[in-house]
Amino acid sequence: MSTLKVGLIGAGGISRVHADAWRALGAQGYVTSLAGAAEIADAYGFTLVEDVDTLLGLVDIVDIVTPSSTHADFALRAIARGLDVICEKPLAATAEAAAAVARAAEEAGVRLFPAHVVRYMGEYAAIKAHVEAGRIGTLAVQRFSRTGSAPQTPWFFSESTGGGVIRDLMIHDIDQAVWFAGPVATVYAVQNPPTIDDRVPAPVTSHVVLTHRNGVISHIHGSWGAPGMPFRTSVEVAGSEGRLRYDSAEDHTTRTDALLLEGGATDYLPPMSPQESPYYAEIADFVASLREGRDARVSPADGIEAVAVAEAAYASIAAGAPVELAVPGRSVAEIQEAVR
Ligand SMILES: NC(=O)C1=CN([C@@H]2O[C@H](COP(=O)(O)OP(=O)(O)OC[C@H]3O[C@@H](n4cnc5c(N)ncnc54)[C@H](OP(=O)(O)O)[C@@H]3O)[C@@H](O)[C@H]2O)C=CC1
Ligand SMILES: O=C1CO[C@H](CO)[C@@H](O)[C@@H]1O
Repeated sequence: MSTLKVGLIGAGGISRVHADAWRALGAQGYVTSLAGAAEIADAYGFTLVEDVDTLLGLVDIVDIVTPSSTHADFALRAIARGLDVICEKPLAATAEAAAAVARAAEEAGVRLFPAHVVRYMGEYAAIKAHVEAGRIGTLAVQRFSRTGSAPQTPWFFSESTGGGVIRDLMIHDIDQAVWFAGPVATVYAVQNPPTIDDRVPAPVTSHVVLTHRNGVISHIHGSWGAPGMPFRTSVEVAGSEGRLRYDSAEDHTTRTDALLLEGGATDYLPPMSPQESPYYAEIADFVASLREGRDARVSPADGIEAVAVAEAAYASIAAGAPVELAVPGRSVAEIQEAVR
């Protein structure tokens, strides 16, 4: 099997985590960024490349790990060169831009993988499997929470740079809500005023309520308002015959608790063993899907729908009322049609 050549665009916090995974997969790495890529090149044995165009000429796969407003442009440039693309969430800053990227990838015959890593965290995958196996009967309502410190770089706080707590952080749980319960019908969101925490120049906390087309209701809470604290996550799904609950013990990449299943008879599922990095698992799934010519766990349509729900949440905040999701359905064709 020939050695994979992967190019990282971006050399910030998450780039190191991706670089670890690529190294573990035996890939030959290249990296470029505005200024800080030398450190990653040194630390991971990647080749430092001076600009994006040069990088695009050297690799087979592009891994986009830059501020979110730049994702679509870099993805389109890579797709135009016939390269497969993995792109950090959100796939783009708007659903329209995300759909344009998916359309371009389809037309060019290349693969596009939106990196929704939470689908590769064992606790969430286990909950989905139990729900699908009917262990809680018919799913009725779900609750997600994700709270921790505010990020370090300023672009995260501005909607104009693809940031904002909903689009950047809560999109993880928006994607889980859709993964568990299917397409969204309506979105209602509130968020605190930007002045509530003067350490962060933006609203730090939001609550989003989704109704799904099948009648399930999702409550999603997210916050950057826990200074100095690692992220904690929590999820509970309840159905006609029981409920499942998970509360992270340390951070959202570590599973040390048992998943609690309560039904007719209270039952603890076996504790989940520490797992390999979900970031490794997602990148390995993408690479295997390319090699085996199969679908990966996350599709371009999933990436578009998550962005569309986040966008609708901001529209709901502006309107002070629930809004209907402008991107119905989950097939790429259906979503693309709706955002055209
Ligand atoms: N799935 C997950 O768990 C996580 C996902 N993310 C996502 O990953 C992405 C990156 O986040 P993060 O690493 O924390 O961000 P950072 O702000 O830490 O890093 C951004 C990087 O992008 C580079 N960059 C910015 N603009 C350009 C440009 N025009 N051309 C080339 N490089 C550029 C910066 O370069 P330089 O350093 O040279 O200025 C920097 O290396 C975001 O989309 C975020 O939402 C982030 C954290 C966790
Ligand atoms: O999970 C995460 C941790 O926080 C970061 C800052 O909000 C997010 O970008 C990231 O997706």
